[in-house]
Amino acid sequence: MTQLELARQGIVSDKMQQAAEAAGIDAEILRQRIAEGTAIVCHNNRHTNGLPLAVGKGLPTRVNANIGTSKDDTSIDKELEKARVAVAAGADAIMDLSTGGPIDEIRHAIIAETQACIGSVPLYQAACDTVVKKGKAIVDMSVDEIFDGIKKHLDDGVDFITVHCGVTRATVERMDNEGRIMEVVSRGGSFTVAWMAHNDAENPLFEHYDRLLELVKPYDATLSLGDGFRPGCLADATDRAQIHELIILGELTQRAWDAGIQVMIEGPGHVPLNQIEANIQLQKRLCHGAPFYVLGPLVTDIAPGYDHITCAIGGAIAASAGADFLCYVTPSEHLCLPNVKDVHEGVMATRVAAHAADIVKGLPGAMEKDIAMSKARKALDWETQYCLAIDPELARKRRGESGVDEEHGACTMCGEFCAYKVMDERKK
Ligand SMILES: C[C@H]1O[C@@H](n2cnc3c(N)ncnc32)[C@H](O)[C@@H]1O
Ligand SMILES: Cc1ncc(COP(=O)(O)O)c(N)n1
Ligand code: MET
Ligand code: SF4
Ligand SMILES: [Zn+2]
Repeated sequence: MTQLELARQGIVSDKMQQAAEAAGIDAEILRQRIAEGTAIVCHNNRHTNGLPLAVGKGLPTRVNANIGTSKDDTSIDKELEKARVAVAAGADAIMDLSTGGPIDEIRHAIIAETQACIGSVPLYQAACDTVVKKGKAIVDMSVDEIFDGIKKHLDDGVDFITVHCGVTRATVERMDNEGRIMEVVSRGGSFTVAWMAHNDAENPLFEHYDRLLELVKPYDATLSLGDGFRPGCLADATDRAQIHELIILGELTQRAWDAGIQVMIEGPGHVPLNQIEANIQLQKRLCHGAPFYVLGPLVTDIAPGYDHITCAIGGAIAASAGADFLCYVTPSEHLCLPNVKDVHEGVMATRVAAHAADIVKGLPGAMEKDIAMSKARKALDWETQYCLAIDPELARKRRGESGVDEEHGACTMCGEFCAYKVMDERKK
């Protein structure tokens, strides 16, 4: 039985127990939410060294880091370092989005490296193999090659797979009719649209969705229903193609649930700040409360180099409105492949957003951390401040570099005119 089927029968599995303990939530409550689909316990049966991750209602806002090679940068060592840095920085999940070099080896190495939850987009490798190994074009992939590619990732223990099942003839037509500045910016979405046009066929992952469900079931992996029509710029946000795809993803969610398979929904993208809450509400309503996994959202298009910030602003709004899982964006977004430093900064920025939202969500223990920090700050207790900091190493380093390190001394911002010290004098 899958986790969803067990949960529906009232059984709290070992995985649920383990994931609930790690999340600090009651296992029975988690079970109920898994049963109703509003939470998932993300874990592939084949992922022997991996820990199950609970995502969704009542759980901490989760953070994913995307890593992986591209044609221009294929070093396994660098990707392993990114995986280490992402986890050390506090990422809950890692997606391997490799499209260059020895893709199988890289995925195996990343999976072996960490116990974190692992995601992938199997279609990327199916497309790369068709181009690089077979010397054909992406659009020449056969349907069996697409499904075999998915099976290979599941065999390796990937916990959640992005599948762009909502890219259909009808959604493409809607997009073309309305018109868009950026059209499709999703990589998997673009492969699928191009494949459909060339083969004059429906998306196989939509047409043969039952085959996909059957394939995934023995692994008990999570389907992350991809957003091929996520807006790639503010002007395209919340348009008819995006919402049409979301309606289809809602239908596919129910079909997956009927088959006993857990689901989350991928979401935008580039969205103006004042449309974010509506996007979350639409997803929650149309997908019957399935966990929402958003990329950003990025709240402006004009800040390349700072997109970890545009992402964190949107992520904080999205998660406080109910998004469950934030995919980071790094300072390299729209410019180049992220390096190790980008990965660190991306995870930290998104963790700040996630924590800010957890306070709004009323997550037990979230606000308490801020209160503890404030007390330590008022007491000029630096060691405690470092411990409580989202990035303890950075906090310690910056104060250290300023040349003062007296245990209960002020910092160089105000020095002897430290407001906390001035207020202490009043008491004396
Ligand atoms: C959908 C998201 O995936 C990211 N993305 C795509 N490929 C990679 C990669 N190799 N490494 C890191 N991020 C990647 C994009 O930057 C986008 O934000
Ligand atoms: C939150 C989120 N959304 C989408 C994708 C897939 O990327 P793409 O759609 O570009 O293939 C992803 N990895 N994460
Ligand atoms: C396909 S990688 C580029 C993704 C793009 N920045 C987006 O908005 O989703
Ligand atoms: S410009 Fe760069 S990040 Fe954007 S879709 Fe093209 S290759 Fe990907
Ligand atoms: Zn973008």
